[in-house]
Amino acid sequence: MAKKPADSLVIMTELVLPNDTNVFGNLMGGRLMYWMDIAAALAAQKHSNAPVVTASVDNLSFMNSIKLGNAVHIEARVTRAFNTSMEVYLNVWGEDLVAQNKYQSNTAYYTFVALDEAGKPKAAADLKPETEEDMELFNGALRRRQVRLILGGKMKPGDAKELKALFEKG
Ligand SMILES: CC(=O)SCCNC(=O)CCNC(=O)[C@H](O)C(C)(C)COP(=O)(O)OP(=O)(O)OC[C@H]1O[C@@H](n2cnc3c(N)ncnc32)[C@H](O)[C@@H]1OP(=O)(O)O
Repeated sequence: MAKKPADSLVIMTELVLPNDTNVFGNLMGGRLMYWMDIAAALAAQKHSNAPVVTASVDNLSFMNSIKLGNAVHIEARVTRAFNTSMEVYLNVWGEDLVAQNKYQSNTAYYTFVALDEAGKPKAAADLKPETEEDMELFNGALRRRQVRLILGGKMKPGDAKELKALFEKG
């Protein structure tokens, strides 16, 4: 049975403590990526009701550093399921609860593969987009998949029809 993006929604909140920071008192990127991986894996598991592994992470750019003592919020949801793999969209923002200020940290796409009892890739449920934003993420997911499979050496550029069509449109 098809699932909605909202069915896989995960919102994780962490407090940035001294052990999470670099010498400038900002959250370390590696610690943030670890939390993002957990939040995204939970979203993929909610969608597939199966154990999952991280297959790939798209390029990550950190827009604003998150300060010691601030909260970090990570929102994750599945944007599209292919066969055994699922794309998860993450939106990350920081919050200074004293100054009552929220700021964007980064966004990212992670790809997970659902596994069966033998640890082999297993089909995940289809995803049915509901809102306009869901639909936009769903449509873009096919092109993003083609980019990451080409970069990962798993697809020939000539087979990426949707990606090619995007460049031809100009
Ligand atoms: C080193 C680490 O700790 S990495 C972090 C933790 N992650 C892991 O340990 C995962 C290690 N990797 C694996 O187990 C395997 O490579 C898997 C499960 C990701 C893929 O297994 P494969 O034997 O390549 O399986 P297969 O070629 O059938 O692909 C399975 C799915 O993975 C997808 N996939 C494979 N490589 C990639 C990639 N680089 N990016 C995105 N999706 C990928 C395929 O497109 C396919 O999806 P689909 O069924 O929806 O079309």
